[in-house]
Amino acid sequence: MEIIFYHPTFDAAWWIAALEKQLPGARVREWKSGDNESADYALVWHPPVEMLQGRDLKAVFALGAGVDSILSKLKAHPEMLPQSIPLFRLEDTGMGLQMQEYAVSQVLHWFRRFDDYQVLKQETRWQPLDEYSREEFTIGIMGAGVLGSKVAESLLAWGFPVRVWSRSPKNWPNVKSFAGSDELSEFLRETRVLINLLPNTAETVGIINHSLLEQLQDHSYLLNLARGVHVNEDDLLRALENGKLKGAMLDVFSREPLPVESPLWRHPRVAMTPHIAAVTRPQEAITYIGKTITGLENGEAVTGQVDRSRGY
Ligand SMILES: NC(=O)C1=CN([C@@H]2O[C@H](COP(=O)(O)OP(=O)(O)OC[C@H]3O[C@@H](n4cnc5c(N)ncnc54)[C@H](OP(=O)(O)O)[C@@H]3O)[C@@H](O)[C@H]2O)C=CC1
Ligand SMILES: O=CC(=O)O
Repeated sequence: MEIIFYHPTFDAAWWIAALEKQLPGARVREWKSGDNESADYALVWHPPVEMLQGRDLKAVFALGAGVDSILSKLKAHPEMLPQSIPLFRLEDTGMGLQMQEYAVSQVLHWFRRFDDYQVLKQETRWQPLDEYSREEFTIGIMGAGVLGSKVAESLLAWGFPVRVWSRSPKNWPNVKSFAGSDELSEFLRETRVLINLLPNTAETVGIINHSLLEQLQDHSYLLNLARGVHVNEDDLLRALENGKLKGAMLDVFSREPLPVESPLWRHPRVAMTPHIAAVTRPQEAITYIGKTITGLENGEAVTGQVDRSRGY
């Protein structure tokens, strides 16, 4: 079995050795421009069109959870990956726990008013503030998939009221489920902390805009863990100014790296990280890919295939 590997920043030598250990008998090579030799599987992140097009692959594996960069390239170059070749993505493989850590720590930061205490500290003021109650701290998670469900589980364990919004309804204990555009307003109405874990698709681009933010509770918070294109950044700044949003924590941006001239860098109530909310954990990813390739070779049912018609 021949496997080609391409990632713009990962240590290819390490991945090749680990994959060959996971799949004894497989020959793995780093793909380089001009390599047209045959291959059965491709493992990729932001792949050049030339790497994939014209190949008779059994499957392609994205080395991350989101496949938006591959699908958007496919729009311009449909020949890159015919429909007959299945595309897989990483399902959790250690990202769920990272998202839980990120979301729980930030929600607790807001809930315990550490943002307000930081301001008081800068003013050298010793002043206990009123506590927030969990009842007024409803968490609304947009996207109830692999990662959204993990985040919901962890915030429930901390005693917060949790609601989710997705395409199809969920029947999860103690979680209010809302589905589709008809139920979005109802989902937003009681949401105090909005957490975004949607995929980037034609339906979700720009979804967190003025009209959506206006439907949240006053003095709400936004935690964007999914993609920058989901948020209209001008509308976000406006919501911070008009009091609709008290704070925002952003891991992803419409342009990355975020340009130095962006006002988000300097806004006192915006915190940010450089797209590290959940990174690919190499060994977990290799275990999943190895198991899935073995399953495909044996004709068994596998999970993680992207539905290209839905875009995720
Ligand atoms: N910042 C970071 O470091 C990282 C960011 N991500 C981002 O997180 C995203 C989510 O990952 P993951 O949980 O694995 O994805 P999933 O595909 O498992 O879940 C997607 C969820 O979004 C819902 N959804 C999709 N389209 C719509 C829509 N139009 N309206 C309402 N709901 C919709 C789906 O609904 P349904 O359940 O009905 O299908 C599903 O619940 C990734 O696509 C990626 O962009 C991922 C990893 C790291
Ligand atoms: O943003 C990262 C991913 O895995 O998707």
